[in-house]
Formats: sequence, C-alpha cells, structure tokens
Amino acid sequence: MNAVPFDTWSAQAPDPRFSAWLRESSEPDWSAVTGHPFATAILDGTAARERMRRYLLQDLLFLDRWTALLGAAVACADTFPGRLTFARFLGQTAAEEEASYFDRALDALGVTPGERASARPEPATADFLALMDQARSSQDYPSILAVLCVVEWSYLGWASRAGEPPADFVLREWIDLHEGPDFRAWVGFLRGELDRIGPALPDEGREHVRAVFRRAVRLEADFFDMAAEG
Ligand SMILES: Cc1ncc(C[n+]2csc(CCO)c2C)c(N)n1
Repeated sequence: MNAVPFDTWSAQAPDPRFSAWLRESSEPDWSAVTGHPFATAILDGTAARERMRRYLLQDLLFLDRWTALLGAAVACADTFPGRLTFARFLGQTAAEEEASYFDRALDALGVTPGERASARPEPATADFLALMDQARSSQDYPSILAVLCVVEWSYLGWASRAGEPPADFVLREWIDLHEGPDFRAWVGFLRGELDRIGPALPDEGREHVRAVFRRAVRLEADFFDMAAEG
C-alpha cells in the first residue's frame, strides 16, 4: 500500500496525476476489484443466475443513492462547465439505459415487483450507502468526486477486460454499460477533475480525499465478494 504523500510521489512517478496517486494508494484492493472472480464470471458468461439476481437487486439499492450523489455533484461542482457535465450525465442515466436495463434484467431473472420493492441492503451494500450518504451530506466536492470516480473507473477497469460477448443479454448489456467511448470519456472527466482539484488542496485535504477513495475501493471489493459468495 502506497502511504507516500502526493508531493513526494509525484516528483518521481512516471504518470504523476493525482488520480494515479489515488489508485496506487488503493492497492491491493484496486486490483482485487478489477480482477474480481465475480467480474470475470460476468465477462466469460458463467455468472450464476441466482448470484446475478442478488447482485442486481442489491445494485438497485446502490443506484438510488448513486443518483442522489450525482445530484450533490451538480450542486457542489466548482465550475459551470463541470456542473453541466454532471447534470447531463444525471439526465442520461435517469432517462435511458440504466433504468430500462434493470427492469428487463430483473424480469428475465424472475424477480417480482414485490421483491424489488422489499429488497433490503446486505451489509456490504449498507456500508456503501453510508459512504455515499456521508459524501453527499458533506457537500465537499473533492469527497463527492472521489466516490464517483471509484464507482465509475473501477467498473471500467473490469469491463475493459471484455472478450467475446456473452450470449445472455443480462451479462452482455451489463458489460456494455461500463465500456465504450462515452463511458471512457466520462471516467476521463472524473479523473481530470480530481487531477485539477487534488494538487491545489492542502496536505490534510489530499489525505482526506485519499481516505475516501480507498474506502470506496474497499467497498467495491466487498460488494463483489457479497455477490460471489453463497
Ligand atoms: C457497486 C457498484 N459499483 C459501481 C457500479 C457502476 N455504476 C454505477 S452507476 C453507474 C453509472 C451508469 O453508467 C455505473 C457505471 C455499480 N453499478 N455498482
């Protein structure tokens, strides 16, 4: 685990971006997420139906709070262009694929509307919801960004390993949602915001962002572990 302060690290790093420092500081958890066996099972088409069912039901709870966190980014971004980018993304995810994907996938997995409405967070989900609530209520743009960036960038990490697409649309579309030029550009934007804002923070501000980023990466690993077990 990299515990080196940003200034020391950036003086000798080949890619001295603030977001690269955050990612390096999150090892070995970062690689545990992007190389997770459950992600691999989605990619190679072997993820069991029962597990996808539980994973997506928990992710529906996650997505509610994620949407709220995007709203906080709209409210707290420090520039007008940045605010518009968050607003555009929020509008797209609310309107388009994400919502329709969940409906179709949960239907295909035989999840009834009653089961959807009564789903309760498992411990890993509850911890993630708490982190998102904390970032949202802090109204602290760097902390909000750190959580958003982990959620998107780590998913791009595993989805980039895609080979032959699985035949089952539940798996195939889930991979497609986290890959492709638009999604890459969005992750690039989030990293760019951290790269712009992080170096300007005082030391304790940078350490706080690093702690939030690490916590989010740890929770992504726990979330996949939850999906993979049982
Ligand atoms: C636990 C968990 N972590 C990350 C994602 C990825 N993700 C969440 S919202 C969103 C934006 C829509 O493209 C993406 C990519 C997830 N679904 N579940």
